[in-house]
Amino acid sequence: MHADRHLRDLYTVEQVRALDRRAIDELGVSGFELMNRAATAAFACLRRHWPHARQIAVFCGPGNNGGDGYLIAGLAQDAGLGVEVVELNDAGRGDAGLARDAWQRSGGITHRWHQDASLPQADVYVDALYGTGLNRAPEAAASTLIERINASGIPVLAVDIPSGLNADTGHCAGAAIRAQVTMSFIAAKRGMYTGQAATQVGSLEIDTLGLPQLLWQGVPVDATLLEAMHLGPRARDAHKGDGGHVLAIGGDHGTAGAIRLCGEAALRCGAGLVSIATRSENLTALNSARPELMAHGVHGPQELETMLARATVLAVGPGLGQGAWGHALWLTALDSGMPLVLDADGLNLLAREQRCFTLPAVLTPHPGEAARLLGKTNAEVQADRFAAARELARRYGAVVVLKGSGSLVANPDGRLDVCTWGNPGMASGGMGDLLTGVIAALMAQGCSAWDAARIGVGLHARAGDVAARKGERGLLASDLLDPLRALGNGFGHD
Ligand SMILES: NC(=O)C1=CN([C@@H]2O[C@H](COP(=O)(O)OP(=O)(O)OC[C@H]3O[C@@H](n4cnc5c(N)ncnc54)[C@H](O)[C@@H]3O)[C@@H](O)[C@H]2O)[C@@H](O)CC1
Ligand SMILES: [K+]
Repeated sequence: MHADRHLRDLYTVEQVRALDRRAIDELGVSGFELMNRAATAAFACLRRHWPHARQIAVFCGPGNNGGDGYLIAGLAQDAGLGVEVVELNDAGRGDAGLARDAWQRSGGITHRWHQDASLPQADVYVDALYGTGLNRAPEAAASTLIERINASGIPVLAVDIPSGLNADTGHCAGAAIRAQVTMSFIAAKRGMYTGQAATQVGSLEIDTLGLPQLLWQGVPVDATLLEAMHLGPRARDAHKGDGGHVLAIGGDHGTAGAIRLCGEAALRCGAGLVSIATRSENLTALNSARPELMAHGVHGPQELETMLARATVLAVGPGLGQGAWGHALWLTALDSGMPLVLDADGLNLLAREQRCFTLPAVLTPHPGEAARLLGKTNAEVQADRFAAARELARRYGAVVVLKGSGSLVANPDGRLDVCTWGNPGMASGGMGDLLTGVIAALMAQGCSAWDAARIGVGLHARAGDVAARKGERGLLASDLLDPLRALGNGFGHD
């Protein structure tokens, strides 16, 4: 449901609060009216997804998310459904209190949750425990309730965001609801698109509560969902020089496969020429597997220098190793001042010898590599992927692709795009090597580092989705090569 332009825009909780305030203060729509509209949208969503549901249970927390829940319960009761409310603790004052009072006045059934209670029977559960106000891991009682709901096997509609999922970061600090459907209000919260979100959110719908477009004007946007992109067809009179020349550097002892995948991906994404600088022992295998790759054995910087002189863009790191050979090539590549994509051991070496890039550069770390580059732990990176990606981009002066579910592409100027394509089948060896080659090929064809990283991440993820139609488990990196070629002119939403 991203038909509207502003639904591609992603917001922080603070920004969503600013939108709420604008609706209340400037448009004169009261908080309680917004809550009513939210409940109406959520109940309509429930009916759409579960038209045969006769009995529902609504789990209400202490804040306005719980307030939405009490109103949903009222709407369901009015529609003739059997409804039970399970509340965590008293709703606070304000709109949530009003909503709870209305539910109680209607004579609705309410249970107070305690550890020994059993969950009500229902066709659908509605999760209104915590929304954007979650500010820590759910406490013991809430945590047990969430785990019991998840284990019940009953489908869950999450109100605004699955309880336990942080709307800013996509991180779950403790237990979190796994929803079949999430109905979110007013704006897309950025935490619903990266990290653990994919496991929790299920199918996502957003309702703008009938608020006019002008509401979104003037409230800054934190990030954007990656959109369909088109490279367009090749010029009819193209020659191979137009496609640029990628030089891929890597493939230490035993890792020829990594540099081959990188090189092949660059070829399949339209690089005019692809050279490989690698260990001499890899040449026979590379030449017989893919004769279009121009593989050269290099012992050290001198041989690399001649290759650098002919290249447009460097792809440094797949299978490079961190030994003396890899380090010497890495240093020569970086000192050349050429545009480059840095991955794998290229990044690990950068973590050891920090520097800031002044020429177009793209870094493609997975969370572990990002952690080394930032001097943090993997868990710290995953706890706020947005902050980590932005900090890396700023610190290294490079466009950064933070890989993982919901890959982030961060620009040193603060812009950030989120890729929601891709699938868990892509969590396998060689996928990162491909991405390096894809991005390098796009830069070689004239894209800026920012465009190459965004288009490359999207292209790679879409190719993964096409390849996964035959099954996610057992998906090989090389399965993406044909789809990469097929999608090369443009890709987007199905
Ligand atoms: N006017 C508005 O701003 C609207 C808000 N709406 C709803 O309101 C929600 C936000 O409401 P609130 O800001 O009241 O926040 P929430 O209802 O998300 O939760 C806040 C409450 O939970 C407590 N809390 C937070 N984390 C906790 C934890 N880990 N363990 C135990 N308690 C915890 C807080 O102390 C507070 O009492 C939205 O997600 C949305 O569902 C909708 O009704 C639409 C309009
Ligand atoms: K919720």
